[in-house]
Amino acid sequence: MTSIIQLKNVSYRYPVGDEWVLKHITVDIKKGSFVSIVGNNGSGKTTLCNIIRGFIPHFHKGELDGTVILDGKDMNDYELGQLSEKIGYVFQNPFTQISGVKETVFEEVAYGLENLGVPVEEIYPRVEEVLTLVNIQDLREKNPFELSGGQRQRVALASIIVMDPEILVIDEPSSQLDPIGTDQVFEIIRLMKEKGKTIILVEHKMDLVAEHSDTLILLDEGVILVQGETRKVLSDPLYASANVQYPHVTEVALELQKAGVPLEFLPIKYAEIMTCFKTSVGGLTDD
Ligand SMILES: Nc1ncnc2c1ncn2[C@@H]1O[C@H](COP(=O)(O)OP(=O)(O)OP(=O)(O)O)[C@@H](O)[C@H]1O
Repeated sequence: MTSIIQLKNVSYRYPVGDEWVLKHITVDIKKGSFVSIVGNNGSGKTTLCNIIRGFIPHFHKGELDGTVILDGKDMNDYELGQLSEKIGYVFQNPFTQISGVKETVFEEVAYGLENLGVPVEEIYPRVEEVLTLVNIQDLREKNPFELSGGQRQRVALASIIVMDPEILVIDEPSSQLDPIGTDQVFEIIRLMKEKGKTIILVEHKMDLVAEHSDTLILLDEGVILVQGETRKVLSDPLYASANVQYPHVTEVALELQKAGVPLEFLPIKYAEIMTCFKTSVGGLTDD
């Protein structure tokens, strides 16, 4: 698979504070992959996202060591406009994303395309398509500031998707959402992955991470403790040492294992709970 983002020995410290908040980060993100970044509070997840999307060094100064390559070209050699076409960033807080200058959801979703100078006759069908995809057609005439947190989150996602970026960086989309809203938003993210987009997600809810991502990066105090295929990372003793959550199904299986129940493999998705015990617990089958 082709690489889309490569970080080579990247370290970063903010202008305020002496600490290097990211240390010797080397990452190779493949085109079309779904990468989740996990780690405890303050481990550097948002900072890493900001480097991946070029916000650091283009906006946030500070000291950045190492090399960041986006689609074969050094991040420093991109114009800001090129970056915003290539990478869409969905903020953790949808309030941050809403422009505040548009009076309806339709206009809000169209705003980015307008700024890019896309002709009106092209903007309309693109916005219509995305409103349907994200299932917010009914909100089109509403003021974005009258919406609930979950509705705003979907508008924020729509305003990024409409730009058709190759890479989506999404910071904790579930933080404002109830379980139904979360499922809806993850369904949209899944569709984006199916369309061939590269997804980079920060998420604390490990059930969602295990269900959706093919690659996992575990950050711990600014260093990558372990990274690779999601299942391998979750099975790695280094993951266990980091005091971060497992998916619920994995936690249950690990508890049972501690109590003496042998596992055939470590389940990471709900659908695997039956098969992981199949031969070891008599009668526990899905038929
Ligand atoms: N603008 C800033 N200036 C100075 N230090 C910062 C700034 N933003 C973050 N930091 C520091 O960088 C470190 C990493 O922060 P970051 O927000 O990247 O972590 P995180 O893993 O995303 O945390 P959380 O899960 O709480 O969102 C923390 O020690 C934080 O205090």
